[in-house]
Amino acid sequence: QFHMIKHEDLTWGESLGQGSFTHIFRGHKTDQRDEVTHTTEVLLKVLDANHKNCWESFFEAASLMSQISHKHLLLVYGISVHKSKNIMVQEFVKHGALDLYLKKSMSVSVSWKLDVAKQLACALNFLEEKNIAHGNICAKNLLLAREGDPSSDNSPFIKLSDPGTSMTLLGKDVVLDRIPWVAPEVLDTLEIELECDKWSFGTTLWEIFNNGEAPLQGLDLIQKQQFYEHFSNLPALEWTELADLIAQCMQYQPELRPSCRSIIRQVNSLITSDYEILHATGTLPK
Ligand SMILES: N#Cc1ccc(Nc2nc(N)cc(-n3cnc(CCO)c3)n2)cc1
Repeated sequence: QFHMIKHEDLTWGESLGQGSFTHIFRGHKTDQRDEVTHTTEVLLKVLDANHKNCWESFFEAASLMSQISHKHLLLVYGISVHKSKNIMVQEFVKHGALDLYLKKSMSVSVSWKLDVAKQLACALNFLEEKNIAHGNICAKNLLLAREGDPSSDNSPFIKLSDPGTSMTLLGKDVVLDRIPWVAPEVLDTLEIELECDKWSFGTTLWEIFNNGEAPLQGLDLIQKQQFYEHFSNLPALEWTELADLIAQCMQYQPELRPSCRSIIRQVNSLITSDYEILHATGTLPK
């Protein structure tokens, strides 16, 4: 179910950092189509050689993304296996991971953030309709394809990245470190269900409206585990309706979390609410 890409068709560029057990590089892929050579800029995601045993899960995560296509899901061109290197070849998304972008540019507007939230909710709704749980929703896994700028009033455009290697293989400490993105029930079951993505949506909303600041970042793994043991909640944002939506998503009982349809409806009403106008203009309509 995967397009296999020959290693010699890949050229490697600079390292762009790392994820869980992976390294990412800028690069290019060439392919011959009826005598014409096409060169495409790509993102090369390499599974660490010392985690070779995760290669099935690494590719499983990618194949999940390549079986379905949606405008807000990252495009995976294929995989390349060369000697001990397992490589996933992804479309190169122009502005990279959203968490870094938000930390860098503190000037994005409330409507910009709500637009991103709505796009993520649509991607989740699409996955829910296919009964596919992503399992790693977070700002780091939202890629910014288009910045959108206030002047020309064109809006941002995001793509949801692959979930990466399944947490169940990554070990307990990785799962604990993903608190508060990982739903509490996952710590017991290590199973990812659709409801888990709703919890993570709430955490990601919190991140977006805190300019990419990671929640609970100062806590160690024990303190993170206690955060769930004490049924704690993230600090509420001052915008009450937004804080309510986050709280609905981050309910400890999975069955009480809202459906994606409800999430989309609530994000839409935030978009049309006065707060949005007040925040954008500093005054309420007469
Ligand atoms: N400066 C800069 C810059 C860096 C990266 C990109 N592009 C891109 N394209 C992708 N397909 C995936 C990622 N990516 C980034 N971080 C992760 C790991 C967490 O998911 C994945 N970045 C564009 C500009």
